[in-house]
Formats: sequence, structure tokens, C-alpha cells
Amino acid sequence: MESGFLDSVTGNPYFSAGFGLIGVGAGLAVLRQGMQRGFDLARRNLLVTLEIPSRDKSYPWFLNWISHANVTRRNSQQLAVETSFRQHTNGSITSTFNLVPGPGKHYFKFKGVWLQVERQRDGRLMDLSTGNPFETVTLTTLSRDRSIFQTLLKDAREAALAKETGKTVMYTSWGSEWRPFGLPRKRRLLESVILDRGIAESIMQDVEDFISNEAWYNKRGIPYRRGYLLYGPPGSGKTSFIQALAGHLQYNICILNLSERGLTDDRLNHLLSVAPERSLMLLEDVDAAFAKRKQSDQEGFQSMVTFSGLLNALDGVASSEERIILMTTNHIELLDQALIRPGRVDMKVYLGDATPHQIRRMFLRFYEGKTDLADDFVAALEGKPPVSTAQLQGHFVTYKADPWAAVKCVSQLFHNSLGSPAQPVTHA
Ligand SMILES: Nc1ncnc2c1ncn2[C@@H]1O[C@H](COP(=O)(O)OP(=O)(O)OP(=O)(O)O)[C@@H](O)[C@H]1O
Repeated sequence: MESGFLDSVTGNPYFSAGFGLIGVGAGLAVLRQGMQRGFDLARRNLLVTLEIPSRDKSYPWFLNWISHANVTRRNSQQLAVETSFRQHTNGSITSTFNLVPGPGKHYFKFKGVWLQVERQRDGRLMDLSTGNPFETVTLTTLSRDRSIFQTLLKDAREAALAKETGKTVMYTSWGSEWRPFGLPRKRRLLESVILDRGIAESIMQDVEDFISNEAWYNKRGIPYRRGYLLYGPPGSGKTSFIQALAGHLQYNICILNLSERGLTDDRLNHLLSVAPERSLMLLEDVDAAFAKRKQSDQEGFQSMVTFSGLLNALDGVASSEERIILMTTNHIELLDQALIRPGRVDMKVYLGDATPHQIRRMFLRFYEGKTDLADDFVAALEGKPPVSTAQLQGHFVTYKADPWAAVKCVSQLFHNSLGSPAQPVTHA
């Protein structure tokens, strides 16, 4: 009975064809699985990958490096743009566009080795501090060439650091972290900021003394931080001096804007404790932050930093790292005494309108060797209303090629402040 059934099944052409097809299908599936395994095995043994997540420090270095590598110029069809801004000392801003490989796969050759670079965006995970999606760049190459990754990352780091050498990096807060703002700026020379006799030297000496005495502070359990307040009328060189100081010390600058939308006490505290090494913390116009606060409700002002939050953050309970804090204000009289007591502000320096000493030095900086004219210029300003060093700079820029005109038209300094434009003059 059983053999009868088998005979009828095997003898049936439809059944045999069906079994045949199943056999072929199964065979193909096994083959495909085998090939896939073989391929995976080969990939595991022959290829090596390196992941660079967007949270890692080397990520911007790599993107910057690759924007200058051939991959973006020749081999890639899918590009993305990374725009950076640069603010010049005269306040103007220029932008630079770097073309980097867009999401997807790209191939390039580095030191004779072929590499695949794949940029992937994680559509679901967001970096909460920036609002950008997380990204990963994956580099793949043959296993035997794995050492190329080290070389490439070193190259990328060196290229990034070379851009910063001799420059000052300005950081701004970005969510809960610090990010460079624009390209590193050329260092401002200390000699280019002309303060009254001895002022620059005394600040410099104090800061240098502080920097070289970490062990002294630690031994005595004193928080290792120092606060400076530069105050005085607008255009007296407060910000410029801080930039020059950073350049001289080879430090970078973190600009903390207390009025920033969404800034809270916690975030402020965190930002102060995670500031990049070798950086000066700059709080500009500290008086304005809390004065604005009062008008804020109707104007949608959204910083939520409280005054006590600021004091706590300055005291840096969480941090024993070196912290140099510089504040500027045009109105010291508006500052709460608690903010500027010793320990929070250890040195208060007044930068006022230009003194005869500064006027003379500014003149000679613009017109080298013209000592007699410098004296004439100082004399011409005697008994006149005070002028700021920024006003003087503007005047000398107007008459940059003509020191005689700068002296002759000294009265333009006062007309300018009333709004009439300075007129270049010709002289015999
Ligand atoms: N003492 C100075 N020496 C050289 N340049 C100066 C000096 N003071 C001001 N300047 C020039 O004037 C411009 C404005 O200066 P800066 O921003 O440093 O002034 P400030 O005191 O910080 O002003 P504000 O209080 O309005 O922020 C800059 O371009 C700077 O080069």
C-alpha cells in the first residue's frame, strides 16, 4: 500500500517537477547563505573599518581635512557644504564654504591606499545640545593598510592645529558645550592696544603670576581661579586688550553671553566647569545682562540665569580647574557689590578715555617716527572734550596716509561724534 503510494507520487510528473524545484530552491538558498557567510568572513578578515562619531573631537578635524582632500574635488558627486564665519577686527564678517562629502559612500586614495568613506546620519537620534542629528563617518580599507587610519587622523589633527597656531580660537556656548565660533583669528599683538602707563603691564604680571602658581593655590586649598573686571567708557580697548592678552598668553577665549536665550543656572554652571583648557572666560557687558532681565517679560527675553546662579557659577563649586574670568562693563556703578567682591573679581581696572600718553603713542603707532607731529596733535587736543582711543583710531584711519591732515583736522574728531563725516584734506 505504501509502495503503491510512493510509486504514484514519484510516477506523477507534477510531483517530481515540484520536488525538483524545491530541491533547486533549497540548493540556491544554501549557496546564497554560503556566499553571504564567505563574503562576511572575507570582509571581516580583509577589510577594517574606523568609525568617527560626530561627538568625537576628531570629527570636525576629519571633515575639515577631507574638505581639502581630493575626494571632494574629483571623486564625489554628493557634496555637502560646511560654512564658517570669520569676524574681523573692524566687525565685518566673511564666510568660507568648505565642500565636504555628503551622506553616502565616497572613495579616495590617501598615501597610495584606497579608502571608502561613508557618512551616515542617524535620523532618529538627535544631539540635544545642538538640535543636529547624530552622524557617523565610517572609513573602510584593507586590513593590511590599517595603520593608514592613524596617519590620516594625525594629519587631520595637525592640519586643524596648524590653522590655530599663532591664532586665537573664539568659543561660544552651544547648548551645554563650547564650540569654536568661526575660524581662529590672527593673534592681536599686545603692542597694538595702547593703554595708559603701566596698566597693561600690571594686568599681565598678575595673570602670569596666577598661571605659574597652581601648586601654591592647591596646597592652600584655595580655588584656583582669578577674576578681572575691566570697566570704563565705550571704545577704551577693554575687549581688544583681552584679545591681546589671550594672544600673548597663547590662550583661547570663551565668550559667555549671559543674555543668551535658554541659558539656565545649571547650564551656566556646567559651561563654566567644562570650558576648554587654556582659555579665558569672557563675560562682556555684565551690567546689561541683569538690567535687561527687568524688561524681559514683555520682550520675550529668555535667559533664565538668576543673579545667585551667576555667583554660584563664578565660585565654581564644581571645579578646581584653572579658571580666569574677565568681565567688562561700561557701568561699574550698576554692578551688585556681591558680583565684584574679592574672590569673584580680584582686580578691577579702569580703562578711560585717551590720556595724552595714549594719544601720543596711538599717533606714533599710525605715523611712525613723526614725533613732532605727535606732540602737535597732543597739544591740539589739550582742553578739548575727552576722546576715546576708538575715536582716535577712526580718525587716524581716515587720514592714514596723511599725518599732517590728522593734526590739522583734529576738530573732526568732535564733529564725527555728532555724526558729520570726516573729510580728507589735501595740504601743501
Ligand atoms: N586702547 C586702545 N588701543 C588700541 N586700539 C583701541 C584702543 N581702544 C579701542 N581701540 C580700537 O577701537 C575699537 C573698539 O575697541 P574695543 O571693542 O576694544 O573697546 P571696548 O572698550 O571693549 O568697547 P565697549 O565698551 O563698547 O565694548 C577696536 O577696533 C580697537 O582696535
